[in-house]
Amino acid sequence: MIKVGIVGGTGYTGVELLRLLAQHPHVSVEAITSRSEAGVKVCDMYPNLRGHYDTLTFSEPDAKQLGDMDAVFFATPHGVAHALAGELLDKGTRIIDLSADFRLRDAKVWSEWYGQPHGAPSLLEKAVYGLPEMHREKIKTARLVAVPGCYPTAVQLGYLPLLEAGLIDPQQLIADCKSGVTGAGRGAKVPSLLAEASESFKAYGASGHRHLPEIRQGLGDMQAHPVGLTFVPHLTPMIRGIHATLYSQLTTSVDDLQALFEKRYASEPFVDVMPAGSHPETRSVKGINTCRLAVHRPENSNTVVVLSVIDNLVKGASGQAIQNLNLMFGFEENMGLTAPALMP
Ligand SMILES: NC(=O)C1=CN([C@@H]2O[C@H](COP(=O)(O)OP(=O)(O)OC[C@H]3O[C@@H](n4cnc5c(N)ncnc54)[C@H](OP(=O)(O)O)[C@@H]3O)[C@@H](O)[C@H]2O)C=CC1
Ligand SMILES: CC(=O)N[C@@H](CCC(=O)OP(=O)(O)O)C(=O)O
Repeated sequence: MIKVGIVGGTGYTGVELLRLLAQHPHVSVEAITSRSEAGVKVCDMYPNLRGHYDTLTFSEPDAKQLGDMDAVFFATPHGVAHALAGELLDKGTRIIDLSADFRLRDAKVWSEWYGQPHGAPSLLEKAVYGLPEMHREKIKTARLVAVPGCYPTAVQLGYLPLLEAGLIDPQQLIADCKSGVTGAGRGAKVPSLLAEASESFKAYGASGHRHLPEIRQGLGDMQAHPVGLTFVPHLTPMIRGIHATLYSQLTTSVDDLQALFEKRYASEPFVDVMPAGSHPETRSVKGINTCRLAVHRPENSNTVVVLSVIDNLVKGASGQAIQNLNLMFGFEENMGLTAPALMP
């Protein structure tokens, strides 16, 4: 049994970590922080967890307590992990950060997009980008993992087979993505109100979103060249889920894209390549750590359209974080992550 802590336990990704870890046979959650709810029992705030964490209580973040853990998840806004990571790593605690604090390799690029100086640039060389489908071996020995963002996960898994095989023009990538409202977190914000977000649909961040440099970095790593990417996120009136429609242009003749995708992901526990002609639905991944993909080539043209769906709170955040923990501690990669999706 390992002891874990969660910093930022009242947010959507924090409570999703608790829900998933309740099924994990080798993890005991021993510390969970919230500054606003310190002293409140977890199951009083989240009755869905009654019977699972009956004595666990939110407490103020305390480096001493967190430093006694084998691993700490950060489910906090950006900047928080910067402040605590060094001290915890020095105590031997492994860190799995769900925020963007350690995702970009270049501290200067990070501060341009996040509008503040990077708080821990000396730790960047230690950080491993936690996309297991690309970096599994490095994750196994990592002490600091940066869990990919939700849009970056859906986009990178969709383009990975095509870019690795060098089949598409890396300068002409278009990612048209939609997210449910939990992607914006639990904090009160006007655009997340029922009357604002329901029965309506809008793009945002079209001229530049924080996930753009992260996605560019990841796609560039797949074929060792910078990519040209247009990324437009949209807010859609659903609670969970991301749907990415990914366009690219073939530069070489290919017989069977379906076979390429099936082969690339044959041994991946959390990527499901659907049968040819499929249109994956976000509800088919609700609550689970799977990314479902379908690949299309409209009218046999040179255009490839990949459809990629994930649950933003699971494969897009907390589930992927646990997948990383499993790899870091030598557990079965799917431990705690095997339940099927909710339907409807
Ligand atoms: N929502 C999603 O779909 C995804 C989110 N992420 C990332 O995961 C992280 C968490 O997201 P989410 O759960 O949505 O966020 P929320 O806004 O829902 O929750 C944030 C949590 O962090 C705590 N917190 C806030 N400020 C601080 C601070 N200065 N020090 C310590 N704790 C703090 C809050 O509790 P309190 O203020 O009481 O301490 C709260 O528990 C973010 O970085 C987000 O970008 C990544 C992928 C997907
Ligand atoms: C709908 C919505 O607002 N989504 C968020 C997704 C960002 C997120 O979840 O944060 P990470 O960078 O840590 O992945 C956004 O666009 O900012």
